Amino acid sequence: MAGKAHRLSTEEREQLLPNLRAVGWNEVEGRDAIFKEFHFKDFNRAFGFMTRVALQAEKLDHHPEWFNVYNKVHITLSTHDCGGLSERDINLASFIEQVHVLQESSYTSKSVQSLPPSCPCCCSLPPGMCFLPKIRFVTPLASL
Ligand SMILES: C[C@H](O)[C@H](O)[C@H]1CNC2=NC(N)=NC(=O)C2=N1
Repeated sequence: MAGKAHRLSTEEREQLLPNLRAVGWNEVEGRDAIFKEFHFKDFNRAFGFMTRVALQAEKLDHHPEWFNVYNKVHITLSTHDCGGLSERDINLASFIEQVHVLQESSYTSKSVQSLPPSCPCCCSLPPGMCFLPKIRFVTPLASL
């Protein structure tokens, strides 16, 4: 991972956290971290999701703290190197959202292509869903 991680400033938090809250990420009480609980149809889908996230986490050298039981995946993101939330957590959360949207939409009749025209960056998310101010990873999900 290039550069040293720094804890997000108040301004950065004001800019970035509302977008994360809007898609279900919440700040953890008593710790500078964010948390989200994902529910899947079954274990296969939960573990497929975790595998996709794990491969990218390893590439980024930034790893989630997580818990899985059957179809539930709980994820906590924080940067140990700086003792709190950094841009690395925002990037990983954004990637996790992309995996979730793309994986789950692939199981419904509503394919990703039929969603509204996507964000102009590389992420293919519907407008307003992308909260990466600077795109750090450009790996197309299809190549994972
Ligand atoms: C040595 C290695 O680069 C570091 O320990 C990386 C690995 N993965 C990491 N993951 C997380 N969540 N925070 C870190 O600070 C971190 N640091």
